[in-house]
Amino acid sequence: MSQKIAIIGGGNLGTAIAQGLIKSDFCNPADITITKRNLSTLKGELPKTVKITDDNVKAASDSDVIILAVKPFQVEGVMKTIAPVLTKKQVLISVITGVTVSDLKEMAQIELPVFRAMPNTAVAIQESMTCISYDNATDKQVQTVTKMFNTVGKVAVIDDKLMDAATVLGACGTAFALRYVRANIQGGIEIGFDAKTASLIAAQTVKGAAELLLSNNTHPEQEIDKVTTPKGCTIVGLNEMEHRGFSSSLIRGVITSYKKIAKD
Ligand SMILES: NC(=O)C1=CN([C@@H]2O[C@H](COP(=O)(O)OP(=O)(O)OC[C@H]3O[C@@H](n4cnc5c(N)ncnc54)[C@H](OP(=O)(O)O)[C@@H]3O)[C@@H](O)[C@H]2O)C=CC1
Ligand SMILES: O=C(O)[C@@H]1CCC=N1
Repeated sequence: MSQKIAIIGGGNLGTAIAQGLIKSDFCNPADITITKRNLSTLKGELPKTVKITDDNVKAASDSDVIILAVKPFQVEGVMKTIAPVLTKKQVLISVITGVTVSDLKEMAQIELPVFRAMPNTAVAIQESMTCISYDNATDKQVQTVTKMFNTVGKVAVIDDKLMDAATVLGACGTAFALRYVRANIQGGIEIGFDAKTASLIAAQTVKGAAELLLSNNTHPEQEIDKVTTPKGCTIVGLNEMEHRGFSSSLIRGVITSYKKIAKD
């Protein structure tokens, strides 16, 4: 019998997870319940059979898997209301930034399997990178949760201590990459393309570059060396970017995001 899944917090990520799980046939739409307080502001296309409710307690008590997808400052209040109905037979998964497995175990008040998963919004099109950590779970439960996120992209199981770093690299990273694409589009328009064509070229070029790394299992510099013709136009552009702090600005952005999580 397929598992019932409650997604507590139907926002950007919560709805993207639901969309990805449905698209990948991991579960039937009718097996998913999404909760939020303001039902009129649900984002994203979802089948009508997905249950939408503001009742976290019922959603949690009726489900086998509970995915927490509220904002960090909201988790304590949510966990206070659903903890009394949690059972050891359920699996608790949190995608919430900065809330550790031990925080979750303390809030749950019972010894149930606790996972953290750090996907990104590409989960909606089954192209997410999801880092997973866990405690108190059987091999079967680890396999189930890993399979769940493998159906919506790639998975890495990591130590919970690395989940803040995973949030930055694997989740904020979607926005970092898109900002690079946008800058390329702006440059593309300046050198003659209309916005639509520039967007297509910039997006597909970045997708292809990433696929080269994933398919060839290579380091970016190995692939860059295949593009930078000596005395060619690529290397002068790359060097100008580096002279203006391209790599340094990206590294500092990663560190800044990481420090923000630690500060909150
Ligand atoms: N967006 C991303 O790419 C990623 C986000 N995350 C993490 O996922 C979590 C959600 O992020 P994101 O989706 O961007 O944020 P959103 O603000 O888009 O989503 C949060 C959702 O939670 C709902 N919510 C808030 N309080 C409650 C409550 N008491 N009961 C039920 N629902 C509630 C809100 O709806 P309403 O106000 O109507 O209740 C809202 O839809 C955050 O912790 C974030 O750090 C992690 C990785 C990637
Ligand atoms: O920006 C945030 O806080 C969340 C975590 C990673 C992506 N969005």
